[in-house]
Amino acid sequence: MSAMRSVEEQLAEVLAAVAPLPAETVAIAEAHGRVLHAPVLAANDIPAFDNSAMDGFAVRFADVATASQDAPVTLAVVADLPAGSPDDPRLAAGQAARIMTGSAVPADADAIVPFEDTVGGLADSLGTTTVVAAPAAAGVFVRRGGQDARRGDEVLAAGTWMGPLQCSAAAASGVDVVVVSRAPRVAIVSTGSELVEPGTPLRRGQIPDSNGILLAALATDAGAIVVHRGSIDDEGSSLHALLADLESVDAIVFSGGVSAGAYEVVRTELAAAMAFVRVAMQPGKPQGFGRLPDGTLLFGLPGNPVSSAVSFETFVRPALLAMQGRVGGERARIVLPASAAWRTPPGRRQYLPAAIDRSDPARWTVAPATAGGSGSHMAGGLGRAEAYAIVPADVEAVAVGDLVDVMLVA
Ligand SMILES: Nc1nc2c(c(=O)[nH]1)N[C@H]1C(S)=C(S)[C@@H](COP(=O)(O)OP(=O)(O)OC[C@H]3O[C@@H](n4cnc5c(N)ncnc54)[C@H](O)[C@@H]3O)O[C@H]1N2
Ligand code: MOO
Repeated sequence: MSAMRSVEEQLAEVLAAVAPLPAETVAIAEAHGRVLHAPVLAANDIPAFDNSAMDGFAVRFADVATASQDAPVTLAVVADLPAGSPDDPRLAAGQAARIMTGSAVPADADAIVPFEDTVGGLADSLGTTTVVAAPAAAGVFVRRGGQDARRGDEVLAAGTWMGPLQCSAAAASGVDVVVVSRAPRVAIVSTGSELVEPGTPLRRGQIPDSNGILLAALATDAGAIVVHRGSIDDEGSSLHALLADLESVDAIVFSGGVSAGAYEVVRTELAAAMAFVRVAMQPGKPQGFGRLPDGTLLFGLPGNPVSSAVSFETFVRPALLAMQGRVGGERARIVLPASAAWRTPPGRRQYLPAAIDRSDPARWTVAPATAGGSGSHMAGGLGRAEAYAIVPADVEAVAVGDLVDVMLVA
């Protein structure tokens, strides 16, 4: 039997086959979850203009530089500036404008006095206001236009994933559309004559198709559009009928039918397009990967539920991110002490579904998500996992207190 491939070798083969997807323009309100194909350049300054950081009075600093409880300074309030006001009232010496947070600061003012530093509140302040504490310096509580970004500055780089914070930054910079990579179109195909839709009463031998749900959700989280999800039996005719039906997909993710059994439909029917190899990982040893003549990527993931989940993380997710040109999308990794002991398979890197105990914020610990074993069939225990503990191939056991690499996936 041929030697096992390393995870890195298999991933390199997958990534070498990935072609970047073309760009498309979407409205900023539709950009959440997409990856920027082109940088976002600010269409306006942020802040857009000099504006007040406080509710209070726009003043000429020189007028109030010596104000104190013992030497209060009374100013004439000659204008009122609610947020959104386009006014720029002239202020002569001894004059102030009442101003609200976010309102444009008059050109003649160079400091803001919060109303707490005046006698009385805002309500009765439209005639005069008496300042009882001097601003620390000229410019205080004035938020300068362009302080955060200038029109034309790069606010977000190409390759950025548009999370809520990134979408808001683009919106604040005044753009209405962004150029993103087209979302990968993915088909999720479970194989196995034992599979039924979740919730269907099971006769002996049948199980719910949980991988379809799993892989569709993982693909969606990776930015893909799932254009098809379904299961097929182990007949080659079913697989070919499905392939003929699928239109313009970028990747097909099969689960099951890739190992050594007598009914391995993916392996037998797609032998010309895919290579089936053994990878030195547990779970996830049998892997199939290839391309259709039109470039569609074909992933053949092992059918055991934990094997499918780990294989997606290891090979499919990186490919979907690379198609979108995403920069820095790798899962976060941390090192944590183990709070339980477990055994690991010799000669294969282990990816163990794991739970993290966060009860002591200064000392998180990690343990297997499934008590009583790390079997790749533990589809229920997977629900308690929020991470994978990754143990090198040359380690045979993890002891309590050992430091373990942990990949966060939740
Ligand atoms: N003689 C050998 N047998 C097996 C080997 C081997 O090297 N020699 N490898 C084992 C390993 S490791 C794995 S992993 C599995 C991979 O098998 P397949 O990818 O061919 O998957 P199936 O045989 O179709 O199914 C395996 C297992 O997973 C369940 N399954 C399949 N699809 C789904 C689904 N959509 N939802 C939930 N569960 C699913 C299926 O019922 C089986 O229990 O092969 C080992 N065997
Ligand atoms: O590799 Mo299988 O994926 O060990 O369960």
